[in-house]
Amino acid sequence: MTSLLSGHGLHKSFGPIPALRGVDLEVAAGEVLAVMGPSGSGKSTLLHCLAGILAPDAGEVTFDGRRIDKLLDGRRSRLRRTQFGFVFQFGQLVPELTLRENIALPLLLGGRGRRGSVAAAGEWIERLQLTDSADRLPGEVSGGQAQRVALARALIAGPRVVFADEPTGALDSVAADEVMELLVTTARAEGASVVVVTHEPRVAAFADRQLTVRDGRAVLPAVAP
Ligand SMILES: Nc1ncnc2c1ncn2[C@@H]1O[C@H](COP(=O)(O)OP(=O)(O)OP(=O)(O)O)[C@@H](O)[C@H]1O
Repeated sequence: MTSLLSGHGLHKSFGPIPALRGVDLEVAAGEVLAVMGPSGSGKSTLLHCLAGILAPDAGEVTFDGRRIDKLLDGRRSRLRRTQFGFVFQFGQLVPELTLRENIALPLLLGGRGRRGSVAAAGEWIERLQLTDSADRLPGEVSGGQAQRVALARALIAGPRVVFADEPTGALDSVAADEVMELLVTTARAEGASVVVVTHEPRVAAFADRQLTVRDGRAVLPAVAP
């Protein structure tokens, strides 16, 4: 497997608490990887280290052939903005902006003009069947719709990797299946890899491969034989 993103020997502690104790993993281009494990096992910390949100205490993170764990803050945030997309448990949409504006936001922040950004958002609105709610505020729509907006926002700028941390944690199982199906199909269509953190086997079943983290260590082979 040629990996797009990899972590080797990742360690991370918060004060005396070891969250990661030597995790290795590889993610191929276009692959959907589920990171499973009990609460407190280190899943979110692993995702944050891979995505350049946290710097590991030891170990290396490589993306597209380059080490990214030692980048300075400005370059790391640029990398996150241009190469990665993020979906969190509660959408984290901007409450004062409409769904359409929320989806357009990464393009606007990236310097694209308003008209082009809103037009591109319109395409995602159709694609994710949000047409009737496009001009509503996040507080006026269901959790499933809000997560579809979060997906569109994560994908609109053409990321190479989408990081999703418990993206269905606040949804019932029907809405959760819908969001996972859309996450996997749209990411595949866009050629993006996905790293999805979940403690739900039902959610992990949408992935190509699963990795389990327990007590800060990967307990299943990270690299497929
Ligand atoms: N910012 C922080 N400060 C202090 N301790 C932290 C911090 N973030 C995580 N931890 C600790 O690190 C360990 C791993 O946490 P992490 O959130 O990565 O686990 P998780 O598997 O994602 O858990 P959950 O499924 O409950 O979200 C836990 O003991 C947690 O309390």
